[in-house]
Amino acid sequence: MASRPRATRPHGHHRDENQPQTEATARNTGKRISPGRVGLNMCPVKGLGLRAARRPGRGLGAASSPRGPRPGAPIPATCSCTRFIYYRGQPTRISSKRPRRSRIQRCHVRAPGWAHERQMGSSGEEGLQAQLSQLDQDAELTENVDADRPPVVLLEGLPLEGDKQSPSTGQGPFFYIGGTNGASIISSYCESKGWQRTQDNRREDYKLKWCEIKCKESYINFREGQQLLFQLPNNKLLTTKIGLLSALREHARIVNKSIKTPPGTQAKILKMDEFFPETYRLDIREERQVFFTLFDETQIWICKPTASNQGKGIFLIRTQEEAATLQAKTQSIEDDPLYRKTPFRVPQARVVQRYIQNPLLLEGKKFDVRSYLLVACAMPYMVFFGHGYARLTLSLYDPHSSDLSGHLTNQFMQKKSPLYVMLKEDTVWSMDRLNCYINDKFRKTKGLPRDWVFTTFTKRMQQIMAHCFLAVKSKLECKLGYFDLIGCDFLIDENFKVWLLEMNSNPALHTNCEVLKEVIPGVVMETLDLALETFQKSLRNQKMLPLLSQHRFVLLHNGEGDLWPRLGSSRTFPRRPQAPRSACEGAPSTPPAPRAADRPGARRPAPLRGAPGRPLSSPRRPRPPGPSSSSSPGREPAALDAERPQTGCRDSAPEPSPGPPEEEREEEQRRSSHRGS
Ligand SMILES: Nc1ncnc2c1ncn2[C@@H]1O[C@H](COP(=O)(O)OP(=O)(O)OP(=O)(O)O)[C@@H](O)[C@H]1O
Ligand SMILES: [Mg+2]
Ligand SMILES: [Mg+2]
Repeated sequence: MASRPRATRPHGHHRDENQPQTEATARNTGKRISPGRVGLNMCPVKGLGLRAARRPGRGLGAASSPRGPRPGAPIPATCSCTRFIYYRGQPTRISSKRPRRSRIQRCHVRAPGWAHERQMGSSGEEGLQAQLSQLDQDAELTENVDADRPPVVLLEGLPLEGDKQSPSTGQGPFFYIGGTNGASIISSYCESKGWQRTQDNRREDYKLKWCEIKCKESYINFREGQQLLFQLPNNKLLTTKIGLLSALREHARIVNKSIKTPPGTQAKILKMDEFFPETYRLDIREERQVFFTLFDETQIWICKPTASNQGKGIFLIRTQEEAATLQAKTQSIEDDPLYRKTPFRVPQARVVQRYIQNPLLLEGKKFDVRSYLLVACAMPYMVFFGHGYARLTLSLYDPHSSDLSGHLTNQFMQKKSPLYVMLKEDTVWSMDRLNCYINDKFRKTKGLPRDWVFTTFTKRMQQIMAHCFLAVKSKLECKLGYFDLIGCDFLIDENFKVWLLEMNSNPALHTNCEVLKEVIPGVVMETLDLALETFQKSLRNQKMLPLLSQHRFVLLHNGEGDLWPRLGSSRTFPRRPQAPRSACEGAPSTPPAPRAADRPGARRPAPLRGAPGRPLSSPRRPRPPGPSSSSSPGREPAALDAERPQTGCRDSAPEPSPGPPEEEREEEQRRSSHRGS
């Protein structure tokens, strides 16, 4: 439920957008820093395995036997917290090649039957990458499903845990792809594992289903612990404009209520108005009145439908006249008896958002940055950040222009231009190119740290994503086998302040530009790798870390510590019994200072140390409920997430759902279904 608008604004935004971003910056080492070198990472806290009691009831097969890690295997941290780590070391660029594996892989517990453990990072995969880059870009391939092909007897082809090959055909495992977004990459990935594509959406014995559009049946028939299903069923909490706005407001409300910052100290919690442009819902009468009252012609606003994408339905509001027209239209929709009788026909709810008029420009053009929030596993949550790319407009930015294509950086908007075919390579920049450009043009004049993109900016995006995830964490429907890749759009203003514009379900996975060919296949394959590896580990009650398949993604949240025995329902995230918060959970923590010793790159295995008095090889045991469960002596307050105070709310009394209101009906979801934005 959205907080009621006050006489002022629903959330106190800084009007002054000219504040330079005052993020902590990495030390200027003179070295190039790469994607993933700055990370929110897991805290090195005593492992607290809890999964034994919360396994799904079906398909557990081998998982039901109590298995501990191999003696001598490292015990990773398992508290559900995050922290900022500054990495230094060799760059790990986004490229089509996987970095070489580190030695840690060799001592990792292997689970037989899991293709990715052998194949990830292998030359086979590099071959696949090369093959993918040959694939036609936007046009997704029709699948090479060869029904008569004998089952491939490879390690890669072995069924997932608890799965049997189809008794009727002796084939499988099967995967289903709904829609075309990224289909060729997903399909190649699965086929490289010996899986077979099915075109039958109703088939229930699939192993992996990746659909653009969420369909109820998929979730009703989903076999938890046996299947992988792309998209969290209620990801709209993050991926609609109203959903995200409501979630952030609600989170802010709860945090404000529960966190008492001692006078004189600075709260470490992100404030919504520091990263999210001031926004109002037009579907709530009081709220739109606030907006229309405060509107004046000194500021531009952008009006967006809640659940659309690709810039559809977006327009700018600059004049009193335009505001009045919008006001009248919104009111008439509400008053229209036709809509009262047929509410499903009501046009999509909208928001108005303060338009960032002073964006940072690249060669005079506006741009935004697409990054990824990966929920590789929902039980426990394993959430990652991934770099994407920058999207530029074709034309030079002119704040006064009425041509939307200079204001909206979406590829979809740019594609409308006849110049697009010729200039499309200019509309997508790699993060490396962005970093070089900013180093060259702004480092000195703006006093930025070297590699601002891979240090301050990356850290800020991670912080914001972690914040958003925590805002909805307790409300997301999670089952073992759900996974999701969410596209997050960030805008940088000329003061290097970072704004989150929105989050997208089903992000575009097209590869119609060279940079996209470099970035997208890697993102999709690592998404699948991580989903498979975390799924398997969860099923087998193994520690999550180290993750063999983690290369470019950076761990934002490790939910192993969140899990408390799944007694009964598997529909929602299990909540721990209400218990006094431990000292380490009770207060916001300071992000730790940069640690030079931290390894570079996304892959960062947990420290090889056990909790005091606990051998490294000891199997993980469920913790007993009660206060002590969250205050084990081995925990390190310093390792807590800066966003952690939310945990105080997680277990608290019922919270109003931040989800979109009833206005956001399934109908809207369907209307807004898309090929990825
Ligand atoms: N508050 C804002 N200030 C300045 N520019 C904005 C703002 N909000 C959106 N934009 C511009 O408009 C574009 C489209 O907005 P947004 O991403 O919110 O809509 P969308 O229809 O969901 O697009 P998509 O899902 O394809 O990214 C953004 O990529 C950005 O260039
Ligand atoms: Mg969008
Ligand atoms: Mg967008």
